Amino acid sequence: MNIAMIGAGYVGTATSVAFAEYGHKVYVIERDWEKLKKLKMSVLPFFEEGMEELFKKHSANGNLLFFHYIEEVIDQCEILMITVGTPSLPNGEADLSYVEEAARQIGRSMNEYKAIVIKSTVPVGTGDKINKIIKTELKKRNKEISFDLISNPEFLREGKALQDALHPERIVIGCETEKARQVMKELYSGINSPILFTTVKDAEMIKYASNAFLATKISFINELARLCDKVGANVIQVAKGMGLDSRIGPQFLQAGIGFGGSCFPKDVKALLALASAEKTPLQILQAVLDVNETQAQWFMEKVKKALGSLSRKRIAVLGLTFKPQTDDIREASSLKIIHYLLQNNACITAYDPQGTEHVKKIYPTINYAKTTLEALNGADAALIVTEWKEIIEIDWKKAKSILSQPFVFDGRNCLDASVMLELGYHYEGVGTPNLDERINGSF
Ligand SMILES: NC(=O)c1ccc[n+]([C@@H]2O[C@H](COP(=O)([O-])OP(=O)(O)OC[C@H]3O[C@@H](n4cnc5c(N)ncnc54)[C@H](O)[C@@H]3O)[C@@H](O)[C@H]2O)c1
Ligand SMILES: O=c1ccn([C@@H]2O[C@H](COP(=O)(O)OP(=O)(O)O[C@H]3O[C@H](CO)[C@@H](O)[C@H](O)[C@H]3O)[C@@H](O)[C@H]2O)c(=O)[nH]1
Repeated sequence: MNIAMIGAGYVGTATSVAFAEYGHKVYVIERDWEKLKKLKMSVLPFFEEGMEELFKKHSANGNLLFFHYIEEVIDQCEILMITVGTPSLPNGEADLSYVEEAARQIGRSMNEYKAIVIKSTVPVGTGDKINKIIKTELKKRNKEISFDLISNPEFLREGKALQDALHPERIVIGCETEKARQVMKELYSGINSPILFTTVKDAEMIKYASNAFLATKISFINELARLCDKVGANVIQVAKGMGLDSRIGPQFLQAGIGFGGSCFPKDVKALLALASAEKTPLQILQAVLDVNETQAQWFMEKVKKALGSLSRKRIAVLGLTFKPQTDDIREASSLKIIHYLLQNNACITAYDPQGTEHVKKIYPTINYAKTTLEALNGADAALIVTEWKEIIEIDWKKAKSILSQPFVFDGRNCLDASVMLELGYHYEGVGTPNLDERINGSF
C-alpha cells in the first residue's frame, strides 16, 4: 500500500521503516528542512540502535521517499498517517496544534477518499476535533469527499523502536466503519501481532491508560524504595518477590530516580488535565506525578547527606539520556540532578555515550568527559544516572584508584552492591540501604 507518514520523528521514522520492511511504499513528510535534508541523504536524524541498516536499505530501494509538503504525494497515497509531536502545554494539556495543522494540510489537499490515521498520542475526543477540521477545510473548497478518521496509537519504546515497530505486542485500531477496518487489516496483514478493534475514543484512551499504568508501577516502587531505605528492606528483593506473582509481573518495578522521556511525564500530565477538565480527578495518577517530580531530589538529598556538603565537590555524573540506547534527553532525570548540583555549588563532569551534545545546549558551562574514566578522574563521587552498559561495566576496581573519594551513588540500582562494598566503596542505591549498616545492626 502507499502510505504518507506525516512527521519524521522517532515514531514516524520507526513506523515508516517497519512498513517499508513489510513491503509498503512510504512517503515520509517532514516539515523541518534540516531533518529532511538528512533523511534525503539517508542519514537518520537521531540515534536509534539497529535502525540505520533497514533505513538505508529502504531509502536506497525506493520504499522510503522523503518530501516536505503533503500536497506533493497525497494523490498517490490511500493512507495518511499523522505522527507529529503532541508536547505538553504549560498547563499540562497536550498541545494539539501540530496534529491540527497536519489535518488542515490534509483537508486543503485531498481529492479523493483517504484513510486518515492518528498515530500521535492524543486525548480522547481528538478524533472528533480532527474530523471537523478536515470537513471545514473541504467545505471551504466546496468538496464533498468521504474519509475515515482512525486512531492507531503507537506503543514503541525508544531504544527498541525498530523491534517494537516490526513486532508490536498488540495493535490497537479505533475506527467506525467497515471500510476503515478493511484498510487497516490490509495495512497490518504482514505483521503477526494481535489486533484489537475498538472505537476511536477507546483507542485514544487505551494509549494514555497504558502509559499511566506503567508510570504508576514505577512511582509505586519508587515511593516504596524511600520506605525501604528507612526500614532496612531492599527494594530490589521486594520487587523480585512481588514480580514472581504473575498477576503483578516483574516489569517496570525497577526503583530509580524517576521516569523521564518524551512520553510518560507528558502523557500523565495530559491525562490529568483531561480528568480535571472533566471534573473527574484522577487521584492516584496525581500522586504518580508528585512522586516522580520529587524522586531525583529525594535521591540527591541522600547524596548530600553522605558527602556532608556538595559545595565545591567534584561530581562525576554518569549518564544523561532518559534511559540507555537513545540520545533523547527529554525530561531526563539528569537535568534535574545537574540543576540540583549546580544549586549546591558542586563541580560537575558529565559523561554520556549519546546525549552529551543535547545537554551541552542546556548546560554549556559544566565539564563534559569523553570517557567514563575521564569523568571519574579526581571526582569526589560518582553518580550513576543512566544505566548504559558501558557505565555498568566500568572497571570499578581501577576506578577506585582514580576517584579522589570512593563514593558511588547508583540512581538506577544497576551495580552489584555487595561487589561495590567488597571493593571498599561507600555505595548507595535507591531503596537498598547500605549493607554495611545492615550488617552492623543499624537496622
Ligand atoms: N517517542 C516515542 O517513543 C513515542 C512512542 C509512542 C508514541 N509517541 C507519540 O508519537 C507522537 C510523535 O512522537 P515523536 O517522539 O516521534 O515526536 P518528534 O517530536 O520526535 O517528531 C515529530 C516530527 O513531526 C514533524 N512535524 C510536525 N508537524 C509537521 C507537519 N505538519 N508536517 C510534517 N512534519 C511535521 C516535526 O518536525 C518532527 O520532526 C507524539 O504524540 C508522541 O507522544 C512517541
Ligand atoms: O522499571 C522501570 C522502567 C522504566 N523506568 C524509567 O521510565 C522511563 C521510560 O522508560 P520506557 O518506558 O522504557 O521508555 P519510553 O521509550 O519512554 O517508552 C514509553 O513511552 C512510549 C511513548 O508513549 C510508549 O510507546 C512505550 O510503550 C512506553 O514504554 C525511563 O526514564 C526509565 O528509566 C524506571 O524508572 N523503572
